[in-house]
Amino acid sequence: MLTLLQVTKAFGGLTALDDISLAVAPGERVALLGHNGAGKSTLMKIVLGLIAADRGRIAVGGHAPGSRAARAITAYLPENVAFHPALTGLETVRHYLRLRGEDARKAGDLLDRVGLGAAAGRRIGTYSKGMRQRVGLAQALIGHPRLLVLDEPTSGLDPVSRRDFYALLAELAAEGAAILLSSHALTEVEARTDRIVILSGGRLMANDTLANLRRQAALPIRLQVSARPGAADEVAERLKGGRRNGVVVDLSCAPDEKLDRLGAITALGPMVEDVEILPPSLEDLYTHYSRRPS
Ligand SMILES: Nc1ncnc2c1ncn2[C@@H]1O[C@H](COP(=O)(O)OP(=O)(O)OP(=O)(O)O)[C@@H](O)[C@H]1O
Repeated sequence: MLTLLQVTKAFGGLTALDDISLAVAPGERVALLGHNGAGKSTLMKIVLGLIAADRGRIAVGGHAPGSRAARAITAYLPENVAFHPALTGLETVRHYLRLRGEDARKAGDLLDRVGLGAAAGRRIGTYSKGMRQRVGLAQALIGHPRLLVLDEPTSGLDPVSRRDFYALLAELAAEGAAILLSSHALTEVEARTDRIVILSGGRLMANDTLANLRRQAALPIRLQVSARPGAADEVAERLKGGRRNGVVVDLSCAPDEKLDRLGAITALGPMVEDVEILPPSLEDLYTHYSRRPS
C-alpha cells in the first residue's frame, strides 16, 4: 500500500531523510520511532505529498503521493488536531464529510465508531484532549481510507484512551487498512504494532518485528542470583565477574552464554536460593538502535 525507495530530503544543509526505503502492506501496523528531529514528520509529509522528496521513489497504492488517486485512499491525523471550538463533534464531522463529497448523515456512525456517540451533540470546546483526538480519528476514517498516516496519535492520551485507540487501529488493520504511526515510546507500540521502524538523524536504523530486533541486537542479559545467607561472597567469587549487592549477585552475559551461566549457577547447589533472569528492557533496545549516526 505504501512504498518508499531510497528517499532523501534535505533542508538547506541539513539532511532530514537519508536514503530511506520502507514499505507498509495492507493490514499492517508499522510504528515509526525516533528522537525529536529524527525525520518522522518529514517522512509523513512526503508520503502525503505536502512536500517533495529530493530523490527516491514513493508510491501510495501505486500512485504518486499527493495525486488525486493517492489522496482518495489516504487519511492523515496530525499530531495536534485543531477544530473549531464552537462546533459540535457532529457538526464538525458532517463538515468534513461534505468536503470529501460524502453523505453528511454518516457522521453519527463515525462518531459512534470512535466512542464519541454520547458527546456528539456537545461543542468541541468542552471536549478533553482525548475526545478531540477521537474527532480527528473520525475525520480520518471518512471514505474508508486504505492507508492511515497518524502523527503521534496518542500523545497526551491517558492509558485507557490509548488502549481504546489501539483497539480501533487493530480493527481497521483487520479490515485491511495499512497503518503508519509515529510515536516516541517503544513501550507503547510494543504489543500493538506489527513492525517497528527506527529513524535517527534521518537514517533508517531498524525495520523489523520487535522479536527480530531483540535477536539481532543481542543485548546482554542480566542474571540476579540470590545467595543463601552467609554464602554471597563465595557465590560472587565462584561465578566470577559477579557484583555483590547484599545477598544478591548480579551477572551479565551475552544471550548465547545464558545456558552455560545458568549451569554454573545451579552447580553451586544449596548456596543459591533463587535466580532471576532479566532480559534487556525496551529502553535498552531503543537506545541501541537509535544511537545517532556520527
Ligand atoms: N521546513 C523545514 N525547514 C528547515 N528544516 C526543517 C523543516 N522541516 C523539518 N526540518 C528539520 O528536519 C529535521 C527533521 O524534522 P522532523 O520534523 O521530520 O522530525 P520529527 O522526527 O518529526 O521530530 P519530532 O519528534 O520532534 O516531531 C529536523 O532537524 C528539523 O529541524
